[in-house]
Amino acid sequence: MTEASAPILSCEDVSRHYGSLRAVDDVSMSVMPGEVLGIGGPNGAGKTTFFDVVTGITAPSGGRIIFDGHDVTGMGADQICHLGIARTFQLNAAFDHMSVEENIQVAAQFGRHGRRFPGFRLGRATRQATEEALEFVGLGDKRRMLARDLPVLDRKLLMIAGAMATRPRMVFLDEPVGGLNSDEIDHIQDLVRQMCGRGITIVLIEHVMRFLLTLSSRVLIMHHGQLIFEGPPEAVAENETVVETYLGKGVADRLKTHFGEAAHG
Ligand SMILES: Nc1ncnc2c1ncn2[C@@H]1O[C@H](COP(=O)(O)OP(=O)(O)OP(=O)(O)O)[C@@H](O)[C@H]1O
Repeated sequence: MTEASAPILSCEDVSRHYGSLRAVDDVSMSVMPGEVLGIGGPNGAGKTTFFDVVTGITAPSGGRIIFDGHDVTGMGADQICHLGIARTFQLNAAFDHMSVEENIQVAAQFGRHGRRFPGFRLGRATRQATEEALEFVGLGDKRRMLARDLPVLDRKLLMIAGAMATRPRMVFLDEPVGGLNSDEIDHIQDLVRQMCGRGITIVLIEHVMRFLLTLSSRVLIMHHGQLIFEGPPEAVAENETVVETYLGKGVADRLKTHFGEAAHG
């Protein structure tokens, strides 16, 4: 019998309070290497705050976060990135006045194993990581465009390229397909699959349920800072609490039909 591998990420009783608001309220969860873990839940449920705490954007009010054997609780985003966690943001996060290529170079230069202080020259490793990330997302032809001039899909791709340029072991994607049309959603879905194929563990937040449930091997639903559901994607629409607090009956019925059709070929 083979031994089950250890989680790549474990969160124990993690919380983040803003005054009396428990934005994240004692969340315990773990992620296994190679998983795609999807997180859903109503607006204001605490999903992004949870990402912020794990990726070092904001410090937790309590709890412990272990990544790959390192206690990363309260570490800064730069240190956490150096250990191998990268992320994208719900709203576009880029240096708007810099080109696509320069944005990715920054990620490659300061990301995993990257330097902490600016240098005068970009090393070979930085240039190579930049080229690979540009090619991965298909933004090579737009490398000289300023980030601020990119349309919405390309801005999402730029954030993914930046994350990939840090050579991550784990990537957190915050609403990677929000605002995209159906073909664009398929494109991002394909990229996430390719990231998995490269051995990267994924945690993603998304309101677009088709995307979330198709990609995820396991789903968590948050509400009022707490986990109200954990299970396989096909069980989400069957859960009464999730249907009542988040999906509504119409969406749940459509999802059940979708999974029913998928199961029957
Ligand atoms: N910096 C902050 N200061 C005060 N309150 C905050 C701050 N950041 C988030 N909150 C509050 O914490 C709660 C959780 O917000 P969060 O953005 O994590 O929710 P979410 O589940 O990601 O929502 P959405 O799906 O709309 O993105 C909300 O009530 C929000 O107003």
